[in-house]
Amino acid sequence: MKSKIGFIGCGNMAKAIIGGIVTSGYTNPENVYASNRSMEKLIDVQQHYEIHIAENNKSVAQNCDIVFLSVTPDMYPSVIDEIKDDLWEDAIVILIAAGQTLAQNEERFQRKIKLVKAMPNTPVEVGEGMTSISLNQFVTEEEKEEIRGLFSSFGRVEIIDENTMDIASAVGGSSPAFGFLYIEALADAAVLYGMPREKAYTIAAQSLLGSAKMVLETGEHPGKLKDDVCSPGGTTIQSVAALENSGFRSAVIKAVRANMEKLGD
Ligand SMILES: NC(=O)C1=CN([C@@H]2O[C@H](COP(=O)(O)OP(=O)(O)OC[C@H]3O[C@@H](n4cnc5c(N)ncnc54)[C@H](OP(=O)(O)O)[C@@H]3O)[C@@H](O)[C@H]2O)C=CC1
Ligand SMILES: O=C(O)[C@@H]1CCC=N1
Repeated sequence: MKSKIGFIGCGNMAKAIIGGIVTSGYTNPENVYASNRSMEKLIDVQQHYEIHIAENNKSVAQNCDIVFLSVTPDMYPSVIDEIKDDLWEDAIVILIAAGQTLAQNEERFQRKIKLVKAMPNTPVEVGEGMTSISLNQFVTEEEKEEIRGLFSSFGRVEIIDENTMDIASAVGGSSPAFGFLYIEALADAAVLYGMPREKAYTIAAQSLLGSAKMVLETGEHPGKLKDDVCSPGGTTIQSVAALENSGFRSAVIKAVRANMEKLGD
């Protein structure tokens, strides 16, 4: 059983995962180490979750048997070069950067390294995350279950074919931003009609949360669930017609296409 969990790069996504594993009780904060280019974010995370601030990136590699590379994709080559000789023989490295592949990074380590490609999202911080994972051939069955357990402690996990990882990044990793935009837009409309903004956020967010839960728990087609809200001659179908007229569905597909194009750069 691997026990020390490290984060190299402690920005938004690392903070969310640290929040997820500590709040869920998956691990004690004393088993979590993080390093970052600047100190400010480390101090903030330590104040929130009482984890260890590591002296530098090498120190995370030396102390941990699960190491998250939570820097931006462009930093992967230099960070891997910096830590590759410090990692434990049996360490598992988790690549969370969008667009980074297992094969590309196996090459950078220049040895048989256990790698997991993971695409989480920020809702892991509140126990409602979605993480898609693929593992390389050096990760054992037992370790695979351990990694699944780690990500399950703060949300749902899907093991997917690595060749669908980019679309999982768009639809799972980026999509919370689309959801927040939608909630903000609904709240703007509510404010336009005189509702206090805070009340509008609650009503809009809980309605979206409930809708998502219905899709996951009833197994019904989303189109059927939408139809059930549209009373004949009622108000909802007027809104649905207006959304379709504004190209809502097509706007979402375009957003995902833009994401995929960026990943293909
Ligand atoms: N945000 C999200 O929702 C998701 C992000 N990801 C992935 O997570 C990764 C991080 O993204 P995100 O958290 O949004 O980005 P952030 O910019 O918030 O975090 C990246 C962190 O890495 C630090 N950093 C940069 N270079 C180094 C280095 N050489 N050594 C140590 N630390 C360094 C930065 O420090 P400083 O700012 O102090 O310079 C920063 O705090 C990306 O690869 C992204 O693709 C994946 C899924 C979802
Ligand atoms: O914006 C990004 O590049 C990352 C990947 C998925 C979510 N955030």
